[in-house]
Amino acid sequence: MMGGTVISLRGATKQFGGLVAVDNVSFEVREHEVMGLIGPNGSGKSTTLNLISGALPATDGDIALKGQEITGLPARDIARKGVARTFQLVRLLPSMNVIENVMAGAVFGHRRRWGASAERHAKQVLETVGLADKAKAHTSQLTYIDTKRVELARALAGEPEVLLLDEWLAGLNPTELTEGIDLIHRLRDEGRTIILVEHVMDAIRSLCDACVVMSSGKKIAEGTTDEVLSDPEVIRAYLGDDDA
Ligand SMILES: Nc1ncnc2c1ncn2[C@@H]1O[C@H](COP(=O)(O)OP(=O)(O)OP(=O)(O)O)[C@@H](O)[C@H]1O
Repeated sequence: MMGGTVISLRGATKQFGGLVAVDNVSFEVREHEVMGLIGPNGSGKSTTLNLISGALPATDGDIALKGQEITGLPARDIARKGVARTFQLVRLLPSMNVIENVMAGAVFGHRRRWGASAERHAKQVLETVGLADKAKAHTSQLTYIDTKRVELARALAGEPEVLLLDEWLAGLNPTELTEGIDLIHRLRDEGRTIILVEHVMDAIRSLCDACVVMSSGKKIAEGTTDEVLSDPEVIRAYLGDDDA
């Protein structure tokens, strides 16, 4: 069951010099919803996530978390308020082992935890992502999918209201992809609110309640996943991308 609005964008815009990477984009994400943010390469999906997480300041427009304006706040304040993310290129703290990386997420996340409480919680989250046996491993010893699991665990450790996943499934082999989709499915079943930037269509079909489609910075479609993926304009945008 969907709840109230958790994230809303109104006219969100980001310019890089003369390029309008995100052009007057508005949409809402409701509690317990998994929203797919999809579109061809360079259409502005990651930039949109960066505006929501505060990694980049918006040029114009408003972004709100549960009705509270977060536009222009520094990323750490937005994280505190309950927005956690993973990055397209995994970013772990190389001097720390697996559980320390995850504890960092608990300490700096939405629900602050310290010391033994952070460690207990980090262990639980490592169970969730299937890494309990690698808690003490150094991050340089991990396989690629395990580094992705650590990053996801770190985001979850802060008990965010909203989880932003930026191509979390990219670069996985077919077996890992199945594992990865199952893992996000479990998060979905827990009722988490997720915005998923993803190119893997099977994942979008099986995970997303709704999708927003971007092309050249603009929102060109939104609706249920089935509606959106059968929309001729959406299909055209993707085919155009393949031709380019
Ligand atoms: N920091 C930046 N400075 C200048 N231009 C940027 C910056 N970040 C992104 N862009 C440009 O903004 C546009 C949108 O990029 P963005 O990464 O948001 O697209 P995307 O839809 O996430 O693409 P992909 O699926 O390839 O990751 C692109 O033209 C990109 O080159």
